[in-house]
Amino acid sequence: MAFAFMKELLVEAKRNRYAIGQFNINGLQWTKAILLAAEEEQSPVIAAASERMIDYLGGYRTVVSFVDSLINELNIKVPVVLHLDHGRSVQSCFQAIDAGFSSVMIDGSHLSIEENIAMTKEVSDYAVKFGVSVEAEVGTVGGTEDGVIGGVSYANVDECERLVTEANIDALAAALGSVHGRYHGEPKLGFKEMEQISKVTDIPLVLHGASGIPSHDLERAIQLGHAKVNINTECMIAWSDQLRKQLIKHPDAFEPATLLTPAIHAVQKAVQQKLKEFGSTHKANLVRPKF
Ligand SMILES: O=C(O)C[C@@H](O)[C@H](O)C(=O)COP(=O)(O)O
Ligand SMILES: [Zn+2]
Repeated sequence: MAFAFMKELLVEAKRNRYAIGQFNINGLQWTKAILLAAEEEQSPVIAAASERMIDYLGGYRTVVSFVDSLINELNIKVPVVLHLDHGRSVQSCFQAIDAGFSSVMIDGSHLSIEENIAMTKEVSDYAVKFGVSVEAEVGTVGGTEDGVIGGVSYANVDECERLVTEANIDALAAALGSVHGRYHGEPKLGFKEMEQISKVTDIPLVLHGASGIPSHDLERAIQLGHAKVNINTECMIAWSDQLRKQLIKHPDAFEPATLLTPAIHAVQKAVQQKLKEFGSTHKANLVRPKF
């Protein structure tokens, strides 16, 4: 398997004040767009499959094999992490690790901090045996998580510190005002809390719900310790806008490649734009660890 370790990439990114982009996989062609974008920008990248999408994508092993095959067939040389996003249970994280993912997120943010720590620790105790990185979450990112509409609730600093020290994680997703999906109004990130959590925990932070956050806020979040930034909605909007245009332009077309190729190119363009914003272009050579 040719996947990179997430932990080392994030540590290096944090040290040099840039972030690694996580882009969600919404199919094989979509993955190709993410990989080609990263190679074009000479940037490390995190390709992520959300647990809610695993069945749609054909299962854990299918995801591992098509991402791995694309890396080889397309001759992708930049570091690529294959990450399970928003893993809902210990069992699903184990399944992803067993299938060959190089990184997992266990999302116990809806549980009490004791339950969240216990569940996360079970995953990190297992993951460490395989060199797999672990991300965990405290607080609630607003918007739609797993189809459930939720409000923003800021992460508690003491809980963040406990999760990091007691569950031995590699990256922390601390809810700090970002929202999954489209923003209604201006995003209001808690920069004061961000600074405090970053200082206390001293590990790379992860920004979920980063679509729609203005560049200057993203830049500030990266300077304050975010080394992983998650984007899905912006790519999905780029894809669907382009697909709609194509359907209108070619009302009689029915071949998938004709209808979908421009939309996939739009995803690649969106990913490249984000990699530039995150400052990770031309950083592929800094760390090249392989899983
Ligand atoms: O949509 C998913 O299943 C994945 C997202 O939750 C991802 O983890 C993320 O945070 C991206 O947020 P978005 O850019 O607001 O879609
Ligand atoms: Zn998320």
